[in-house]
Amino acid sequence: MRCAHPYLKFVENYGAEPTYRPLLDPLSAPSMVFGPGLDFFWEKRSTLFQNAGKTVITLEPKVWGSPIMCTNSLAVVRQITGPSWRKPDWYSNLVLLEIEDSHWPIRVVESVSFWGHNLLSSQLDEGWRKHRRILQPAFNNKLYEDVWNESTRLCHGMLGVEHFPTSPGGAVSVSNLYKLTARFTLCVILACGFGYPLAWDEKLRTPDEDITIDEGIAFNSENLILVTYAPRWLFKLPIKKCDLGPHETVTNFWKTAVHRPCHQRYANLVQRIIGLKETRSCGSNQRGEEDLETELVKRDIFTRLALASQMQGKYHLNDDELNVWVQMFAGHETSASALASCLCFLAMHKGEQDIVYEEIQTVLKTTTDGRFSFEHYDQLVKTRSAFVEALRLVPPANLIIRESKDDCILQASRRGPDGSMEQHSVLVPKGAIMVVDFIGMHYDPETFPNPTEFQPSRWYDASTDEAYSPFSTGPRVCIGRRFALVESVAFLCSVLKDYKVEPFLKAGETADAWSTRVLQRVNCRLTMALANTPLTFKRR
Ligand code: HEM
Repeated sequence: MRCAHPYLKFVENYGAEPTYRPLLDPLSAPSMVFGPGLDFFWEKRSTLFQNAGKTVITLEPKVWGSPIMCTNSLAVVRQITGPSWRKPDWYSNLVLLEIEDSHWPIRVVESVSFWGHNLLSSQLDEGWRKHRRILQPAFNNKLYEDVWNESTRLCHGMLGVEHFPTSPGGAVSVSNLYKLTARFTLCVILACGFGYPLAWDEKLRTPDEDITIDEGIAFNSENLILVTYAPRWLFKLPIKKCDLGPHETVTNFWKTAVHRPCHQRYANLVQRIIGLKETRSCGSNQRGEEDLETELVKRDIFTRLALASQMQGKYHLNDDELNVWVQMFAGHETSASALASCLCFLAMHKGEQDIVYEEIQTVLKTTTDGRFSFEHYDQLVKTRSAFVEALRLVPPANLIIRESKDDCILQASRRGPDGSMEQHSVLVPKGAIMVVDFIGMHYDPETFPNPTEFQPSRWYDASTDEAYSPFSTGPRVCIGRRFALVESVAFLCSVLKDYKVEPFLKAGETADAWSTRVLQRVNCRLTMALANTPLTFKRR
């Protein structure tokens, strides 16, 4: 029975020892509900790989769950993001939001796809190329310029609506900065990705809907893994984490709280944009591939999706593939988390904040009207480096998961008898699950000396985007990485040019105790964020 699992068969065949034996498989439902769940990788960030002295390790749970392999090596990531590996179906299902009667232990049997197929969920050799081909051209300099302009407009709105002081010495304290950064990044993607600009305090909902898009997305992030994986009866037990409110069944909850307002809203938007396009352009609603090649090359993400749904041929998207949720989700929560943690790190490290401020002032002096524009983005190296360093320390996409399609051999490293790292081959059986632990990767002292230190200067000379491992690598590297960098640098400039950021202390708390509190707890769901981001903004 035990030998049915490919990894255990592998252990039997090759005599491999498990590197680590946790009680529960961190990816299993019991671990998600009762802990540590995905926090496991955060809690073990400085020890898991260091103690093992290897870049590929195996976890064999003692009590519950399946054995898994984990890596903290970018070189291994390059090997497993190619065609010989796939996203496991259950992992893709999370991104598809497929739920029906999930059962214990955790596999979706019959399912309904709420979100539809999309770039994130598709397999490299099944539909991915089409999705990427449709979306990639939308990520161009015109989009990034829009992102910059929209970001500065929104920051201006935020500073006014949230009562940031206008007189020197005035201060405002924010108990959870993440709420503001999440609103910011959501509004940027809505405007630049979907052509739907909102004012900072404008709510997106239709008259018959009792939940806003912000609330729908927040619910989605907080509960997605639990709701997808856990059996329904669990939600009837008096467990705080499983208390989703007075909804009869979890599926009903999704239908009423998330599916209807948000998905329906986007469905309406699709219709609207298709309608607009029909009246604006040549009048035919049958599009060809050449439209995607030429006419709309510079249009936004959403228009390209809508266009692809109208046309025939290999780039056609059917209704099930006209997915917009995932763009919203992938496009805002990650950057929001990194921005909030970046400002926390700058509050902890006043010297680094001064360096960023000086750079902002220096670049500002080169402008003719005292205002930043997208053309200044490339000069703001130190500001961007502070953001990337925060991404390293608290990577919002904290893990990705792959399954081997065949038996294969990976090239990895391990500590040799003289203490230095040496190459070795790792045999991987067909069907093995490999978790890429980005947290473990970013706390590896071989790659990042003094890994727990916030040192933006590590990135000053990074000449290519490839250096930014938080966005993954290989063909499935994050399509939105420049989008995220541009909006974040624009946010940091807009805020830090006029405000100092400081710890928002509890009564009697020291700055050191504040730092410990902030770094102690993360929220690990589909993405990871610091759980506490209390900050004070002081007008310069
Ligand atoms: C700091 C912000 C961000 C981080 C850390 C991040 C990280 C990542 C990572 C690690 C992946 C690879 C996932 C996998 O292979 O399973 C990914 C993929 C993706 N990201 Fe991002 N991302 C960020 C921002 C964005 C933004 C702003 C957008 C959209 C505007 C976006 C859209 C996507 C999409 C659609 C994919 C799937 C790409 C593919 O499979 O071809 N991301 N992201």
